[in-house]
Amino acid sequence: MGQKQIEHYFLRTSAVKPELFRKLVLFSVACFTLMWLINSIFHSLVVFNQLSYLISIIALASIYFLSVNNKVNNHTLLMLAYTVIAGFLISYSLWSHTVNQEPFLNSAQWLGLNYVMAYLFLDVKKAVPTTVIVFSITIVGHFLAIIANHSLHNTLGVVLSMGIAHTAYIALLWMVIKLRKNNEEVKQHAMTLEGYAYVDLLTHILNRRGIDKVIKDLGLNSDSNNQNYAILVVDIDHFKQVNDVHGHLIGDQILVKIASHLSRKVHPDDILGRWGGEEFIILTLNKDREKILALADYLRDTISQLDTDPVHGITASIGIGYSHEGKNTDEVFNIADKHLYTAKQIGRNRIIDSQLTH
Ligand SMILES: Nc1nc2c(ncn2[C@@H]2O[C@H](COP(=O)(O)OP(=O)(O)OP(=O)(O)O)[C@@H](O)[C@H]2O)c(=O)[nH]1
Repeated sequence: MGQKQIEHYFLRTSAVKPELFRKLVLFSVACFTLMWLINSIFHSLVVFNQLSYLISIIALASIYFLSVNNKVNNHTLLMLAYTVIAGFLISYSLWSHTVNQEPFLNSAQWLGLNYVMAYLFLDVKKAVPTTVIVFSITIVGHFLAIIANHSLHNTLGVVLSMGIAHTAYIALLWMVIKLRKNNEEVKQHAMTLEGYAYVDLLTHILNRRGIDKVIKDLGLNSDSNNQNYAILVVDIDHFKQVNDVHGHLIGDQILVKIASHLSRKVHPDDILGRWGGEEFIILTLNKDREKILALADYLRDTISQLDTDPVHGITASIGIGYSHEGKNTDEVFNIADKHLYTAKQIGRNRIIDSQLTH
């Protein structure tokens, strides 16, 4: 993944899937209802409370139903839910500061949630402007609410400390996002490097280590494995002669050509790699012997027809080992290699397995 893709991924991916989002909305509805109940039991509910709780609960319940019915996309619903909750917290704090005489009230302590929610639930691209807007409304709103009943000196004292606290919230949350992004870049970089270690630089197919890794990942190398597979060892005939006559560069071009031919012809689920030198390996899964022989013969035949100008008459020999013939992939590979040796001994450009001996 490149830098641009990583940024795209992080700036566009919302962390909240629809299912989790609905649970969060229900949780918010429960919280608002609980606050409403507590306030009605322990405090006398003033008009603002009665209205704000009711509006928030109705709005969140509507968002929940819109989400269930898939009428509006998840990003818009997230933004709406955020607006309801942030709107409630800001207006509640502003209202408290307007009607009460205390310059700093409990309601203001919840305002930090607005920034946490923005970075948790919105895309980073939306969270950044949202926090700037929320911050501006909060600071300017509280300044106006407090100045109405207090001196400029007292108002500035409250609003400035609120501004510093909120800036700290935003800065810390931004750092968390940055760290997450850096972590992901390091991980991607390590994965790219690891990927290089498994790929043959000349032919761009798996190298020996890559083949070993895939075999291990598929659990094929264990003695207890009972998957049906076959190993084909494909070796170009008289390749030394190609190098000696035409030079290593031409030899390299032929290796690349044959590798790309094989990668086009083998099934995407099969494992193709360069075992070393002019030897390729194909590990093919869940095919009966008939199909495997047909594949091997097709590959042998089409390799001999490849345009490898200026070299003519390139052929390959193939040895095959089947999973039931050995306890593990090493044993099956040795059987395929033994059959390849026989194919070379008896004239090359042919396929040998335990039943085809000539
Ligand atoms: N151009 C090129 N040649 C390579 C590469 N790796 C191995 N070889 C050559 O492949 C040739 C293999 O030669 P041998 O093992 O004698 O096999 P062969 O000539 O193909 O003969 P048979 O396999 O018996 O048909 C050697 O000359 C190696 O130098 C490579 O990456 N590029």
